[in-house]
Formats: sequence, structure tokens, C-alpha cells
Amino acid sequence: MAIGFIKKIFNFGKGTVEEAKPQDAAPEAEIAAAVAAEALPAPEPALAEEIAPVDVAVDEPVAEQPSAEEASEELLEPLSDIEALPLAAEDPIRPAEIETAGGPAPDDAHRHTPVTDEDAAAPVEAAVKPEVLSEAAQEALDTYAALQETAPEEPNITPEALAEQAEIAAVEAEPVSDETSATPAADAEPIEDVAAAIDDASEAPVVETPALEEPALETPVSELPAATSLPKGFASAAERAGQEPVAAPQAKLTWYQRLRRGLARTSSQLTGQIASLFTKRKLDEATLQDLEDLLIQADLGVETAMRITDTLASERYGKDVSGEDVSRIMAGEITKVLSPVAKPLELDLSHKPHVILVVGVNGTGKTTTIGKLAAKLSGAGLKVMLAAGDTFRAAAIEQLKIWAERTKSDIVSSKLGADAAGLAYEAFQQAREKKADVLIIDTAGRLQNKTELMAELEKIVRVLGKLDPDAPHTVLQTLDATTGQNALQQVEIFRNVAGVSGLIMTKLDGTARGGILVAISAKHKLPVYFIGVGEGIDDLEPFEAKDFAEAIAGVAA
Ligand SMILES: Nc1nc2c(ncn2[C@@H]2O[C@H](COP(=O)(O)OP(=O)(O)OP(=O)(O)O)[C@@H](O)[C@H]2O)c(=O)[nH]1
Repeated sequence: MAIGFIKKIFNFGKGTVEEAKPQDAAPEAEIAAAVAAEALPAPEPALAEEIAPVDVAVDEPVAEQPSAEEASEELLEPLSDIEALPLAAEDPIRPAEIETAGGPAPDDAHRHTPVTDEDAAAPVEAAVKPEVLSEAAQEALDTYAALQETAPEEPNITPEALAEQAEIAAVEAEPVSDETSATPAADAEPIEDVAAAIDDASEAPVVETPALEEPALETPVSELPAATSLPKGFASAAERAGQEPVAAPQAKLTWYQRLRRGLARTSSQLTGQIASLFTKRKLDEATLQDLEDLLIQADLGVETAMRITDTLASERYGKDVSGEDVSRIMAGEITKVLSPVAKPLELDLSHKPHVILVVGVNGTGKTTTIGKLAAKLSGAGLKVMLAAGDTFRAAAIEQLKIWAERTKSDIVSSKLGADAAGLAYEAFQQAREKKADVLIIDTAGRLQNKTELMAELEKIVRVLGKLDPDAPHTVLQTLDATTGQNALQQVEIFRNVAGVSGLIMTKLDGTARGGILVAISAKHKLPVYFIGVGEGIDDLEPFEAKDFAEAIAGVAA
């Protein structure tokens, strides 16, 4: 059963999830008010000690800008609505600094007072000092005056309407400055709890709105054609994936060629050595031992090497054996090892959001892979939020912001050096408030032997668990295919520290030593969800066991 994300009610695991409705972005003032009124649950003391102050910024798709009329009416709405909001005593976050259209509101100009008959009859000039009017405003007034003269002939234009038109015209004509800031209520008390630890009042979360191309706003999500299923490589938690994702033949040719090219070094080395080993020799014990050594040197791991030699012996012992026979048997055995771990990444959207934590050693492709994942998910109509949890590398924050913009995802980021656990906690909260379907958290690259960095990773997992004991719902580890044996130890340690639930092998288009993935799969039995086959946004393919095995063994597809 295909699952559409748009226009369908579907059941994922625990609950029925309403379709993702278009988020009518409330005007900034309302967001500020909501943020101001937001009351985090009183945190456990332990958590407060865990999280250092983190000032976060939330970039989200730009809200539909109100029309000029709406804008002028908004300006006429009493701003006092925000000031009047009851700030709950334990409010953790002071009203955000917001940037909205509309000039600075003089003391009472924003109050829209009803127009009385006398007012309406009085010439408008009396209400507005001509010397401060711009040329356009003066023109509007002249128009109004002209209308007044012709008013008797226009029975349906009442003095009130005329005054209203003049007022709106004057407001519209006024040059609009680009920002207003709703200052935090003067009596906001410092909050001695986790929220204050997360959010220093002087730099309350700033709502930034990255530019979005017009089309993104023209078709509200509810009108988008129903996505017929999750993107290839993903499955819903409720529907245990039974279907084999059908690879689009034309797409397979490009990434598949890159995969074969990337593994060419491994396969040509292997097939070349195998060919020289099996030159007109009957298969004997010595040859089998030499073959086993070859396979272990190719990083396939002892277990898989023995499986291959055992199968070969059972089929061909004492007989002539060709290099092709060996490659064929090797591809078959490697496929048997990899098939059980070639699984789609399960998402349980009843979590709202499904939290994915991405971990791995420096430079293994975490940030890039997050961008590729976000592209797939937002392309399927899901609301994605990213969290720039790599607060060590300045470029990483900017890099992820670019990916967020390219994939039209929200992003929560902070300053360099900020507490990663605090950032993750805040991002999880923001994702809940904005009803994101998926939250993908980036983390700083760290070598598995750096204990303090591994401890920080443990803290991120622990802090997320305070908001949802099941979170993070998925922990993905990126492995660089050019690494080789070291990857085995990386998985061992990251799995113990962060509870890795699945793998993505990147850079298989490069000079890959993909054999290590076979050894890791045989040992850890961890799902391998995707492979990276390039730096581009689409260069992430669902992992296919047979493709990978044949590429390593150098067997024609
Ligand atoms: N050829 C190729 N390059 C890749 C792939 N995935 C990532 N890269 C490149 O690898 C380099 C590191 O990628 P990042 O995403 O920055 O890696 P990272 O793990 O976030 O790095 P740190 O933040 O330092 O830990 C970048 O130049 C990426 O473009 C891939 O599948 N193929």
C-alpha cells in the first residue's frame, strides 16, 4: 500500500497521523507572542546542570507577506495585544526579538480609533500634519479631498469610508522601515531553569526567514499532488517494508556506474590476484589458504573469507577452478552477508518529529549526507528541520544552512562553541512546536578514541531522551569508504556510546575500499541504509546488497 504524505490519513505504528497541513506561518508578532507565552515544563534539576547556555536562531521558510491593505490594517491593530499577553511566571524564553514590516509605531498611532461623523466631515489635513507627509501621502490626501467634493454624487461612499481610505492611503504611502522590535516585557524575571540555561534573555531566539523561491509559496502543501510513497530507501514504521524498492533503470545506470567505478580498485585488485592464483591449478588446501588471505587483505573480514572458501571447496575441491568461478561464488556469498542489512530507513512519524542523530568521524560526510537526506524527505512532502549540532567547525554551521536553504528545511543553529546538547534540546523543542515530521541533528566529527568528545555525544543522546525516552529514534553513523579497517573500530565505539542504529557508507564513488562494509555487516549486523556516490544533492542511493557484492567481486551486472 502506497502511503501518501499529503491528503491522506495514515497510521504509522502507534497513532493515526493527520496529514501535514500547510503551516500558515503566523505573523511574526504572533510567533513572538507564542514564544513569549511558551512555558517549558519545569526541568529536572539534573538537566539544568547538563545544558550550558545556548542562544539559538531559527531559520524557517518565509511566511506569506500580507498585502498592502492587510499590512496597513495590521499596523492599525493595537500592538498592545502582545504586551497584554500574560507572561507565565516560569516562562523560559523571553519574547523573541522579531523583525516585521511596518514603520516604528509612534505611541498611539497604532490604535485604530473609530471615525466619528464630525471627524469624517473635518478635512483630513486636520488629522495629519502636512509637513510630515511624503509626496505620495500628500497625493493621497488630495485624492481624498477630491473625493470629498464629489461625495454627494457617490451615495455609497460614506465619510467613514472616505476617512478610512485616506488613512489607509496615507499609511500605504508612508515609507515603510524594515523592522520593528517587540521589546521583552520589562517585568520579565530571569528564569533560573533549563530554559534560561538554554536561552540567554539578551539574545532570545531570533526568527530568521531565509528567502524562498515564489513557487514554494504559490502552491500550499495541501494542494501539492499527493506523494505516492516515502522516497526510495525509507519505510514507514507501521508498514514493515516488504516491498523491494523498484530502482528506476535510468537512475541506476548513473549512480551504479559510479559505484562500480568507486569499487573498481577493490574489485580489480581482487580479481587480478584471484586470476593469478588460479592458473590451471586443481583446487587444493594451499590454494584455499592463499585465497582466504587475499580476501582478508581486501577487508572482507575473516568470517566472510571463510564462507567463500568453504563454499568454493564444497563445490570445486580437487577440480579445475577458474577466476570467474571464484568471483561468482564470492559475489554470491557477499550478497548473502549483505542482504539481511540492506534495509530502508524506518520513520515513525507519530513521534512528530522523528529524530535522526547523525554521528561519525571527522570528514566522513555527515553534513553532506544530512543535506541529501533532507532533500529526499522534503521532496516527499515531509516537513524537515535541521539542527546545526556541529558547533566545533564554523564552516559546518554555514554548510548546513546552505543545505537547509537548498532543501527548504527549517534549521536551528547557534554560535560556534555553543553547547551541542543544549542546541539539540532546543531544536527538538522547536521541531515539536513547528510540527516538523523529521528532525535531523548534525554533530561534530570526532575520532572514536577522543573520550571527552565521545562523552559529549553521550550527553546529547541523554538530553534528547529527557524530552522523549525513545529519542533519538534513529542514530546514523557515516562511514568513509576510503577508510578501510579503521571503520570497524569506529562502528564498535560509536555504537557503544551513541547507540548507532544504522549506517551510511559515503564516498563509494572515490577510491573506495568497500570490502570493510562486508566485515562490519557480518560482525555488527547493523542496517546499511544508503551509500554516498558523490557530492551532489542526489548522490545518495538506497543500499542494494547484490549491486554492491557484484561491484566488489567484479562480476558483470
Ligand atoms: N566524492 C564524495 N565526496 C563526498 C561524499 N559525501 C561527502 N563528501 C565530501 O566529503 C567532504 C566532507 O564532507 P562533510 O559533509 O563536510 O563531512 P563531515 O562529516 O560533516 O565533516 P566534519 O564536520 O569535519 O566532521 C566534503 O568535501 C564532501 O563534499 C560522497 O559520497 N562522495
